[in-house]
Amino acid sequence: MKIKVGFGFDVHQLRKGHPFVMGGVNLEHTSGAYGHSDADVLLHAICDALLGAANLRDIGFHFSNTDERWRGISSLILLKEVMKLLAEKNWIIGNIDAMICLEAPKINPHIPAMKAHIANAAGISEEDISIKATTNEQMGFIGREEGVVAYAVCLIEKI
Ligand SMILES: Nc1ccn([C@@H]2O[C@H](COP(=O)(O)O)[C@@H](O)[C@H]2O)c(=O)n1
Ligand SMILES: C[C@@]1(CO)OP(=O)(O)OP(=O)(O)OC[C@H]1O
Repeated sequence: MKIKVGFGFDVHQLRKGHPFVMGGVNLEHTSGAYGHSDADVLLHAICDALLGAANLRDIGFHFSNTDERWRGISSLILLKEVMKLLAEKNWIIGNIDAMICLEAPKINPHIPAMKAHIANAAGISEEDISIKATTNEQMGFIGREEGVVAYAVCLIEKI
C-alpha cells in the first residue's frame, strides 16, 4: 500500500468585532480571524496538509486570494474541493492530526462540533480526526491575541 504524509500551517490576523470561524464552528469572541475567505485557520492548515501529501501544490494555488469566487467563502467548501482533487488521484485520507495555537477562547468545548464538520466535508470518520489546542503562554503575537495559528499533519493512502 502506498502512503504519504503531509504537513500544513496557516496563520491569520485577529481583528476586533470580526467573526471567528474555526473548524466550521462560529466561536463567540471579542475578535475574529481576518482573511479573504472565512479565514478558518484550522481548515486551511488541514487543506494544505492534504494537498502537500498528494503533491498537489497548496491552498493559495487552487484558491487564489485575489479571486472574487472565494471572498468570504466557507472553508468547508474549500475542503470539499480539496477532497475532489485527492479523489481524482485515487487518494483517501488515513488520518488527520491538527494543533491550534490560540490564547482565547477555549477550543476544547468546540472540538466535537469541529470534528463533525470536518468529517462531513471530507467524507471520513470523526475517529480519524484529531484536534488539539494550546495557548502560546501569553508570548509573542499569539500571546497578545494579534493572531491565530494552526498546524496539521495527515496520512493519505493510494487506492
Ligand atoms: N485556546 C485554547 C488553548 C488551550 N486549550 C486547552 O487548555 C490546555 C492548556 O493550555 P496551555 O496552553 O496552558 O498548555 C490545552 O492543553 C488545551 O487542552 C484550549 O482548549 N483552547
Ligand atoms: C483561502 C484563501 C482564498 O480565499 O484566502 P484566505 O482566507 O486569505 O486564506 P489564506 O490561508 O491566507 O490563503 C489561501 C487563500 O487563497
